[in-house]
Amino acid sequence: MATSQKAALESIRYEKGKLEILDQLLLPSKTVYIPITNVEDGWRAINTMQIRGAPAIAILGMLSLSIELQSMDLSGYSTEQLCQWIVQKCDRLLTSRPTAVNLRNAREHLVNLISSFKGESVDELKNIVVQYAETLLKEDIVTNRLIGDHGADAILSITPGVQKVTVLTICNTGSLATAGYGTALGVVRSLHARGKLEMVYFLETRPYNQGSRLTAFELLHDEIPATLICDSMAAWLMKSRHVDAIVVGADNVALNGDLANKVGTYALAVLAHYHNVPFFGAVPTTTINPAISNGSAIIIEERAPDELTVFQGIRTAPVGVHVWNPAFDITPHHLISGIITELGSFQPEKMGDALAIASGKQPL
Ligand SMILES: CSC[C@@H](O)[C@@H](O)C(=O)COP(=O)(O)O
Repeated sequence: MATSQKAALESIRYEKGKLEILDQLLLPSKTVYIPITNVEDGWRAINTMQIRGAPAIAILGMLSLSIELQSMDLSGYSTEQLCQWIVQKCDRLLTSRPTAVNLRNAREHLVNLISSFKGESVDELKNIVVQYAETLLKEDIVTNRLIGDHGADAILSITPGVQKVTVLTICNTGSLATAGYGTALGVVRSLHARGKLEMVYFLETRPYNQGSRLTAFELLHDEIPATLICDSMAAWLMKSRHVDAIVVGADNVALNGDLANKVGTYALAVLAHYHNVPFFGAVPTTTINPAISNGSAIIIEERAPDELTVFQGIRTAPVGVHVWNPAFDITPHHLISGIITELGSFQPEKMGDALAIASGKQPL
């Protein structure tokens, strides 16, 4: 199949003084970019899932802070006051969605940067924030390409002699969930670019349908051989057809490799174990949570019942039905064959090692 020459999908468009996001609530029927002018716009876009995906949430959060700062008159602020304002805005952003750790890690990083600021000018302080947010955006694509290549290597190394592999994924972990290319979907893209992908099956991903709405949109856009199945078909797919590997993204990875991802991921891992299919996580090191030793400490977001009872304005369940809508679940590390990062593939228990190597990188 010919490689697409189309422009890459962009979930976040940024230039100095201007920030827009692709409204993912309207996909796949409408492609509409909406302006983000301040932290409140960013908070709302993340909370309502106009933008989603752990890396994209962090990047948009930081860029919304940066764009607000760029438009502010800072003449009345001392550097201490501006520091306080930045921390307050970061803390506000953290209340938008609770599970993805990338935004929290970005907040920690930024607070460390501004706490060690010794200068006297508020403009210099502002520039630290602007530069940090811009670097996050730029670095994410580089990181994703590395994840894609390491992931393709890992999958091909366990399938010697297989001409083209078939993989399965869940949710949307592609350009729409990141600054571009994607994590688990980056692995798929990398396999495809090497001519090594037979087929990617992807789950519809109820209830928000990130798979059928967003991943389908991306895979069609890039002309990647892909087949949509609904979530309850995964077991039968593994039993009746062949799957070489499963690759998923994550929102929060504990130091022991327990991994929080879109609800349904745990079920996939259990099924993979039963059917002897290798199961990989694909994450930037910014998705590793240095503060928790295992997944039991990860907060699982519960979303509104109408995500289950109403689909695009049409009621699909009776009014009054009781609903439980956890947006994520936790896959225990013993079900995971490897966690692929921009630094390479790690045993799940070695997430601390990945972080130690990452912290030896040049600081942003
Ligand atoms: C590269 S995105 C990784 C995860 O954020 C993704 O798999 C996921 O679960 C997203 O959930 P969402 O609720 O759509 O934000």
